[in-house]
Amino acid sequence: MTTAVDIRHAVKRYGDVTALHGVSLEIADNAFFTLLGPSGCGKTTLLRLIAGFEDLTEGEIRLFGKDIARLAPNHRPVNTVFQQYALFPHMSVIDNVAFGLKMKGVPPAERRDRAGRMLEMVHLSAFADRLPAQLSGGQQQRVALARALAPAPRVLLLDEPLSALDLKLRQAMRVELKSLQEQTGITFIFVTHDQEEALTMSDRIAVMSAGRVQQVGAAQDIYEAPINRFVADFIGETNLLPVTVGQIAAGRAMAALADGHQISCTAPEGIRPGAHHVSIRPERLHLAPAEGADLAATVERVIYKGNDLQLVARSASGEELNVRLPNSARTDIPAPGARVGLTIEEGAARLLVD
Ligand SMILES: Nc1ncnc2c1ncn2[C@@H]1O[C@H](COP(=O)(O)OP(=O)(O)OP(=O)(O)O)[C@@H](O)[C@H]1O
Repeated sequence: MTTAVDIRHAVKRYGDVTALHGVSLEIADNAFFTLLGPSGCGKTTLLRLIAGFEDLTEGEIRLFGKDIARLAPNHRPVNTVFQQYALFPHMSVIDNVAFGLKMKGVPPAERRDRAGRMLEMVHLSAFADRLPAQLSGGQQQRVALARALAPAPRVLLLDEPLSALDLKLRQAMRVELKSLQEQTGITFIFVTHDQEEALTMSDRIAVMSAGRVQQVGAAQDIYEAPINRFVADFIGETNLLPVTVGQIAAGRAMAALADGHQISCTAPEGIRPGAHHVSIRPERLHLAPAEGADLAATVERVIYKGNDLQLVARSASGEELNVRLPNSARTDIPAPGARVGLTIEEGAARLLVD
């Protein structure tokens, strides 16, 4: 497997502000890789360092094995798509797409040919002669993509490119982006704070917080096996409950909830007995007769969400518990005030380090 981008202990300081505290990441060639994290965690800074718009304070970035510190942005085999598409307003769509090729000195006939093929790829051939203002937001973003792909960069950096679009369009564009990456074989590095976007498109995701990488893995790894409390809370929805852990053996532990119930949990390496949090996803809690259930709670409200329902309950010790129920169960839902039992699916309770 070839490594496209190798980031080694990247530190970036802006005066007193440290935006990145020693980030190391290996991004494989031909992958859809996502940098995911809340606002201010350093995602854009990392992208700008790869593009060459900023200089590293410490560390090293290699592109296909070559240190790029001394390489000007226009000499890196990299292109960027921004949130604001920044198309040239007085140029036709096809001229916008061909622009990067012109800068590279590609002859006119080949330029038009390649730009035409790029427009075909983003399904906009019929719009080649329009001006950007005559296109919808989604179409403009597809032109920006075609323009960034036309010079055949080896790495495409995408900085929240879908955030200006409405929800339906964003969902459609996710599928299109993923398919564009697969068709071209170009390494995509995609920045977003939207976890659903990251989960649907990425081969691998780096979850970032406060200038550090918290976890790197496939969507399923970070959703099913979050490494710490931040990742469990940031990715999807979860119940985070305080527990006291006693014995730990062979990756499993018994933990006492505040109401005295004992539950069996998976335990990450290195965790010690004491006070911790356990994460249980709402879809892995199930209603059960109160007798013999893992948890006891009182129903507070049921929220109808279309394809499923969210049941909000409270444990005897005051913890809120969220349970996801399939829409098909809607005729059978206990009413607010009802006492219910909840069982935890095997392996669904995960102890977390802070
Ligand atoms: N030019 C700058 N000067 C000073 N501080 C900066 C500069 N650029 C970024 N920062 C700071 O570095 C940190 C990381 O910023 P960055 O833009 O990389 O975050 P982000 O995760 O991309 O956030 P967002 O999703 O809001 O764009 C923030 O605390 C930010 O205020």
